[in-house]
Amino acid sequence: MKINIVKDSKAAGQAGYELFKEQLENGSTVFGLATGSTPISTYDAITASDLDFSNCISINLDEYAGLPDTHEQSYRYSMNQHFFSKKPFKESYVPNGMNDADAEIVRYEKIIAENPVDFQILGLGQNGHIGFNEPGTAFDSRTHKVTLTESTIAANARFFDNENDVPKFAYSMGIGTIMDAKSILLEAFGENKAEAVQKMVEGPVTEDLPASILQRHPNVTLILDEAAASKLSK
Ligand SMILES: N[C@@H]1[C@@H](O)[C@H](O)[C@@H](COP(=O)(O)O)O[C@@H]1O
Repeated sequence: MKINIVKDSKAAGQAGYELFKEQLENGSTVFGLATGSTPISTYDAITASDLDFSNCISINLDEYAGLPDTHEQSYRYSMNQHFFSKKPFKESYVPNGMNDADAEIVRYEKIIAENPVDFQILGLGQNGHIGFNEPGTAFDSRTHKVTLTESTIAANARFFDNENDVPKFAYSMGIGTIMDAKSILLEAFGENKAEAVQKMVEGPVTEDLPASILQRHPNVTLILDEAAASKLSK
């Protein structure tokens, strides 16, 4: 793993942008994208730039089950707002949270099989989840329907009027799906991610900490702020 520790989220955005640019220059055409607050500074830098990715495809990691794309907290809505409405890809795929799970899982895996991800951007859950793959998810999992843990529901409640409004299920690329990406960037900021970062980088590779699998991926870059990196031993 390459580890890049930056001062703040603005510097992280610039560093994330540089990696995206390098990928484009090296011929990458399929970009895996994440939601959550973490990658927004990178998306801001990319969409404000003059980079041309109008012939590229984006594929998002996950979506809440049961939220229509018009719901402000749906990941499709968030991606439209923070990225696609500012600067579009040729095609942008996000799981459809309103579709029946079995059909949606098949549809989404087919999209990924037809468009293998060159560069995947990830955030990190406080419990070490990537996408919506909660602790205990099999490392060889493919796109699946997920039951969200209490801790993830609590962590995401800040975006909803009340905790009961947070969906209980989501559709997410599996860990096996994510690991198929040729290159991966994971960003994590803040003290509340420090423990998950330490375990991801220095702990055992275990399904109890989904992001620890990244130790086995040949091409991973981490962009961390100082708080998120604060529990690393070196
Ligand atoms: N499903 C998303 C993840 O894809 C995201 O990485 C994580 C961290 O979110 P944030 O970046 O807002 O801390 O939370 C959510 O649960």
